Amino acid sequence: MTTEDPQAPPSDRPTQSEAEAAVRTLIRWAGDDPAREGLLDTPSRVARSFAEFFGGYELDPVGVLQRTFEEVEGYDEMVVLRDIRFESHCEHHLAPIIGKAHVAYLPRTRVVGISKLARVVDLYARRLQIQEKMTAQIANAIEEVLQPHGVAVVIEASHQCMTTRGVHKPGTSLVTSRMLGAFRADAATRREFLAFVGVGGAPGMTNV
Ligand SMILES: Nc1nc2c(ncn2[C@@H]2O[C@H](COP(=O)(O)OP(=O)(O)OP(=O)(O)O)[C@@H](O)[C@H]2O)c(=O)[nH]1
Ligand SMILES: [Zn+2]
Repeated sequence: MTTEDPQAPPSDRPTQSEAEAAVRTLIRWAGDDPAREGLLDTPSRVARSFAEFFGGYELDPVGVLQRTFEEVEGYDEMVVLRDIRFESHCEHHLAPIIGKAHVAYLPRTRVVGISKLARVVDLYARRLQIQEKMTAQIANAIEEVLQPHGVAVVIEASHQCMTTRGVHKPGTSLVTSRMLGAFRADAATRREFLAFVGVGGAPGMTNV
């Protein structure tokens, strides 16, 4: 991942006008007329929205995380950023996934600017995702760049493909976690983190 991001956008990316034509096709598929006044600008709006929703392919997690600080007076306790709200889209239905991530690490010699932890969450959220993969990607990126004693990521999210269509179960949320290093090896460290973020090993939590 450090040298080559497997999710980098393909070189044969369609043009904006090709994307707009695809949206007109979908509007016709939905049963409406893309030539009517209210829908005339919709294809370009949707293309712009896609650029916003999926801007994470352009961003490099290594670049985001590499600004670190070493003058921390030997601080080596857990650093936890909790309740990082994110919006993503599921790769099966392109439906929104809305939730929050909790990210922690145990620094070795250096700490990272805390906004960068939120930026890494956004970077992966702004791609087509399944929650398990996004959870693992965030943890793996932090581990690889910062090389801390441990990394923990918990994500709780609601999937609109499950709440507004298909099985229609509003109020459900999926909880996933990835624990690396000390968080995986040491139950007390893991418990301390889960207590900080208020997730007490909820039933149905998926470890990835
Ligand atoms: N594990 C996992 N599954 C997800 C995620 N997002 C969506 N899904 C599920 O992906 C599955 C896709 O199943 P399919 O049977 O291929 O699709 P479908 O016919 O639209 O299924 P339904 O949603 O049950 O109507 C569904 O069960 C979704 O609930 C995710 O982040 N993680
Ligand atoms: Zn889905």
